[in-house]
Amino acid sequence: MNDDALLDVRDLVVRYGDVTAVDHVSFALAAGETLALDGPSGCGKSSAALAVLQLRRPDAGEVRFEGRELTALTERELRPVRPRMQPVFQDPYGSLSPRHRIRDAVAEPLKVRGVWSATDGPARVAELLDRVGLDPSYGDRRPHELSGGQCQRVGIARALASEPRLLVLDEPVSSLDPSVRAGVLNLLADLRDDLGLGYLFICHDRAVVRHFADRVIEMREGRVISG
Ligand SMILES: Nc1ncnc2c1ncn2[C@@H]1O[C@H](COP(=O)(O)OP(=O)(O)OP(=O)(O)O)[C@@H](O)[C@H]1O
Repeated sequence: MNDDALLDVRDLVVRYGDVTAVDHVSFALAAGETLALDGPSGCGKSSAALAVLQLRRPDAGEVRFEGRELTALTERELRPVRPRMQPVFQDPYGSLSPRHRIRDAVAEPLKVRGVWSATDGPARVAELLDRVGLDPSYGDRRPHELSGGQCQRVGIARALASEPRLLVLDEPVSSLDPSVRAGVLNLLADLRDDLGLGYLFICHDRAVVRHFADRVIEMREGRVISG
């Protein structure tokens, strides 16, 4: 085990019936570092990400986050840990309720953590929108009134509202127009550097991976083949 790591994954296994999607995968990630998981469709990248987040409990292996082994924890014990490891998924609209205004979407994680107050809450939401490059007036809008890139920024603001240490970014720019990808990647790079976040970055675009990641792990058929 690497005691300095923000995240230390050992011999992770995820099975769906007879399919072994993740087959004894190990990697470690430091605060402020971006580790990319690369490989063809179906090689197990998303399954590994979900298992790291404990959104799908792994069948074997260890996931040590901030020095705590997560796989042995109960759901109740995981509750205070979950905000500190946040996912950002590919589909920016899918993770936002179409009926709710953006300000409510960003306020929700604050309310869930019990840190919402009527006096400071709205200002915190405005600050989070500003932090991701959106004018706070966007808080009045609903997701369909935003572009894909703007929606993905809202997804990132929601993740930041939980004050995470680790972001698990599963193809965060793949569904965006090439013209807006660079802006979202630059935002993510700024946040990583300013806040010292660790990124587990899933992406199959080699050019993006080369530009954005500090290290790359290459997966094939559930196994790490290089990195
Ligand atoms: N919920 C599920 N039930 C059954 N099999 C699954 C499930 N999710 C993934 N799999 C299988 O597990 C393997 C790994 O899939 P996974 O989605 O983790 O790969 P991936 O590298 O993220 O692919 P993609 O880039 O297409 O998302 C594949 O064979 C897939 O069919």
